[in-house]
Amino acid sequence: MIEVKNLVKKYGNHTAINRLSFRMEKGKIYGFLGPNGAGKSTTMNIMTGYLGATEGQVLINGHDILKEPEEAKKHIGYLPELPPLYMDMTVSEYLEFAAELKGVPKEKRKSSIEEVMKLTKILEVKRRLIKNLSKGYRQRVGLAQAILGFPDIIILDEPTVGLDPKQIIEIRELIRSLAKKHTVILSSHILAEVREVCDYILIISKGKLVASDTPDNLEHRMNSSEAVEIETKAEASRVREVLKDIQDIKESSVKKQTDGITYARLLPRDGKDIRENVFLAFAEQKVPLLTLKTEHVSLETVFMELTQNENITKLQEMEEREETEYAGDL
Ligand SMILES: Nc1ncnc2c1ncn2[C@@H]1O[C@H](COP(=O)(O)OP(=O)(O)OP(=O)(O)O)[C@@H](O)[C@H]1O
Repeated sequence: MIEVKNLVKKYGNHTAINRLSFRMEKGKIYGFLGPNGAGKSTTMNIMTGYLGATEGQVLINGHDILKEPEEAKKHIGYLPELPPLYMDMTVSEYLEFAAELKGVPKEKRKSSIEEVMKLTKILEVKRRLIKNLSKGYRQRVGLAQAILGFPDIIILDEPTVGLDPKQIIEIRELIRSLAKKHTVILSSHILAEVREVCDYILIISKGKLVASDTPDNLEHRMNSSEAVEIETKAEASRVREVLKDIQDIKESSVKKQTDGITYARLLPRDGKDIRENVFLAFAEQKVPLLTLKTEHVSLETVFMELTQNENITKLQEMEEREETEYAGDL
């Protein structure tokens, strides 16, 4: 189990990590998500003992990474964003060296190295010099090094960067298979990857934890204040008239779609379900409702909502203003 308590990291005057706290349980895949510069690599480097924190504590299976680094590091395999590979070694030599450093017992080294090479599909390049390998193969050698000795906790910083789509699928499958026995933590910019692979997501923005939940719950949380979208066979002014009398609509935007068809997006008050009222109001006024659906909030939207900066917000607002004619509060 990993416990991160009140972690702070300052680079000069710049606070890269700002009072970050979380726990990670055994046997799950955790995704670390955040925009560029959010503090993912810094956090991972502190968790693995590569970097000291300004304040706070990291406990790996109860061992403080700063006070008992040897004991704590025994439980961790780490693939940093830039794997520290020795370019003039062959793949076998490098893994041999890594196994020795990690204290894998001598009699088990050969079989352990064979096993990780098989898992990461690098057996065919084992006699090649690392400097002559493609980026994708180098990444897999880094991954082989991280899982060597099969530590309880495997931490992977952007594990699929530089891989081709086929290799990405293979590495994701490997990550999933590792989670049967190990806790896996991975950072990624790729939402689809995190969505697909991880049981739990931690979203960080500007060094702070802004959300931590399962992918489904994150989407569900946003969906609880679901907007309703409708298409009607009426002019915009007529649609606004009908909407005026419907209770629990906090805000609406109405837009002419094509001749005689109007689209509207309705935001309910206090997360209320307004679909029935909307349907009945339009039926009563004999205004045909062509579609009525709740807008599904994707993980992408959740991510943007939680991490967006002012520029993005402004850009979206501008785009919306161009497209939409607001009816304002009803
Ligand atoms: N050695 C350093 N000296 C000064 N500032 C640093 C240093 N390393 C990181 N930073 C700053 O700390 C913040 C967090 O950086 P970090 O690399 O942890 O983010 P990240 O989420 O991993 O980003 P990316 O996805 O781009 O790798 C950034 O603002 C970055 O510029």
